[in-house]
Amino acid sequence: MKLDAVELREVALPLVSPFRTSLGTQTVRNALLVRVLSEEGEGWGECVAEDEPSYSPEYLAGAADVIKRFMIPALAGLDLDPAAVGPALGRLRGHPMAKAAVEMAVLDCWLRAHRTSLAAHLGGVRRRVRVGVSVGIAESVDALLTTVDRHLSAGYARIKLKIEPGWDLEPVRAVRETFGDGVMLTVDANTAYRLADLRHLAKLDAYGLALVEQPFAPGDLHAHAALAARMDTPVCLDESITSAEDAAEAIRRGACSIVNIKPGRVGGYLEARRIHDLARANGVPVWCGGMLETGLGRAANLALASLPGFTLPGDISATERYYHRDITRPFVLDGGEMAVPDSPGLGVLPEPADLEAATTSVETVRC
Ligand SMILES: O=C(O)CCC(=O)N[C@@H](C(=O)O)c1ccccc1
Repeated sequence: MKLDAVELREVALPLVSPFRTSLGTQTVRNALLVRVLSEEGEGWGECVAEDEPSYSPEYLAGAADVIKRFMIPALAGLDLDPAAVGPALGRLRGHPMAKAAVEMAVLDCWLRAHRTSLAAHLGGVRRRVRVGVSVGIAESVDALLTTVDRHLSAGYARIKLKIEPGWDLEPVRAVRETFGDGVMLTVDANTAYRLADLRHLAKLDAYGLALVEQPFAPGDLHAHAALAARMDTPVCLDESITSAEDAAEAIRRGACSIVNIKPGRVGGYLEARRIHDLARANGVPVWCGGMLETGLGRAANLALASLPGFTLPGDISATERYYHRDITRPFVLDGGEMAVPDSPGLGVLPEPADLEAATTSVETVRC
């Protein structure tokens, strides 16, 4: 499959409410969409880089630049199938979210032409997946409890609470005491703590959490292993894992016993599957993380979450949790689960009117 052109489109989706994490507060999701055009048809990819390099070193404008100046020329003229994209971009260092978006678009185009769903191509075994919801840092414990109550009433299978120094033990205790032991509860620190906080974090053991996610800096496997040795609650890594090699090293060092897999963070859905396979071979459960994706990324994440090793609910919320209006049809929650798209490719396309309404810039690069 040869590329004729690649369209880079930025869209802006206002959030239904501010989303506060230890990294900052977000009120709009600006996303970079990649559309590849070939003789076989078109394919869509989504780059999950944030506006600024806060979650990881990538940022939206930089991703658009590296795709335009280096990735598209590296793929032009090649006879591509999805497995060829990674190697063709291999000499370009870093930029996993940009690489993931390009590979995702080629995957979608190729799979549509071959009448195969992404879930089938990846090896999915489920038609529906249990999903959780991420709850930001709130103005008060009361406000937090109101939000958690709403999400539990909606049927989410797991509640993830964002924590940071000064907002951790008290809100977690309040949620556990208010909603009881039956709720699957996790916390996510987004690297906000230091090794000196270890004794304090170990107190989270009192609340029966399913996992503690990424308390320390991405490169600090030692601190995560030290915490894992001190806590009964499993340690889960997110930002630390950017490849299958990272996952193997983190598991070998006892730095995690659960992995949050985000396709953008690791360079694409095919690397995500490699991490899934490696984790499964080591008896390590995985789940699919979220980056406030549009319906394109949401659909692809549901396909990934249908693989056998994805045994924990992921951050694949219903569209309404983040957006009044998306660029695709809305994804809805049904009894704590969501249906895995089973039509060719991603199984979803942007709705032209919604896409137009959200578009802030479009650029087409001829190959
Ligand atoms: O549900 C979602 O899509 C978001 C889930 C979520 O909490 N994402 C967090 C994370 O660190 O996992 C995040 C996303 C974007 C930016 C910062 C943090």
